[in-house]
Amino acid sequence: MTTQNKTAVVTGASAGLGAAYAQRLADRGYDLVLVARNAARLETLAADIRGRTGRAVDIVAADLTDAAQISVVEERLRTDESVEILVNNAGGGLFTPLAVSDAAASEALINLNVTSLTRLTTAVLPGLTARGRGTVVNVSSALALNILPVSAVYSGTKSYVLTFSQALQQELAESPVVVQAVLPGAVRTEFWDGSGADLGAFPDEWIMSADDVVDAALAGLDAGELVTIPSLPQISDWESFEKARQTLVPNLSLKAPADRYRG
Ligand SMILES: NC(=O)C1=CN([C@@H]2O[C@H](COP(=O)(O)OP(=O)(O)OC[C@H]3O[C@@H](n4cnc5c(N)ncnc54)[C@H](OP(=O)(O)O)[C@@H]3O)[C@@H](O)[C@H]2O)C=CC1
Ligand SMILES: N[C@@H](C=O)C(=O)O
Repeated sequence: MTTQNKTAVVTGASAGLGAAYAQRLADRGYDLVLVARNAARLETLAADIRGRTGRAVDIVAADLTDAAQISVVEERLRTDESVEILVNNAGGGLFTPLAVSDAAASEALINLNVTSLTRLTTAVLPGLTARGRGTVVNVSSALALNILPVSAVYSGTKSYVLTFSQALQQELAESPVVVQAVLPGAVRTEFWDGSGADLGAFPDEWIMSADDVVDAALAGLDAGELVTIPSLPQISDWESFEKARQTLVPNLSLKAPADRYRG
């Protein structure tokens, strides 16, 4: 497909952060491809955005943990030359100690939060790099950094999203294609329903609205941030954390064990 239009593909667009991304990206002039399982909700949102902005909005009803269904989205990402932004937002949460958790539920979470994001990024990247422009936004979580006893699997998936994004940023250092990782704290969405954690138990000051998260994330993107933590007052705190990690690097692989391990 050859077109002058620019398209944003948003996964998990039927609710929460994904629906907010869809609205904001349409406001910025993007046509949309909205992906989630619930076709009726996607169509309602699409009709609202078409009516409000006049943008073209397609929906793809797909379970991203299903091999046949994700392949439809991958094909669109590979072949639609108008795609300029992929927002890998679809994700779920599970907050239970691993010892009492269900292995199949953990596997499903990893499939959604990790495998589908990896597959969709892999599908879109060759086209973006060939066209010499574009953006991949990967929605991670503050829980990639704030690691809790009940978040072994969830924090693991979101740490993956962060480090995957940071590695891609290095891979694309010479390319105009941008990869941003977004690390929201608690957001008032349906994410918490059935997650094992009660959003109602959190102080109100901890909870951001989906609109505020997305506005902050897009402002961070506009400012050239590769990692955006919407609630973090000082970006220098993230930069210090990242610098501390990098100071480890020269000593992470040496021939000799450290002195403290030698008798
Ligand atoms: N809410 C929060 O506090 C935080 C959320 N995040 C992250 O933000 C992202 C969005 O979460 P949020 O908006 O809060 O959650 P919501 O539960 O509100 O929305 C999740 C979206 O993902 C879609 N989705 C879920 N499972 C699948 C699937 N198997 N295949 C395709 N789509 C699916 C849902 O649609 P449908 O059911 O129609 O498929 C829905 O559109 C997630 O990655 C989450 O981890 C990060 C930090 C904090
Ligand atoms: N980021 C949120 C969940 O993913 C949280 O901080 O609670």
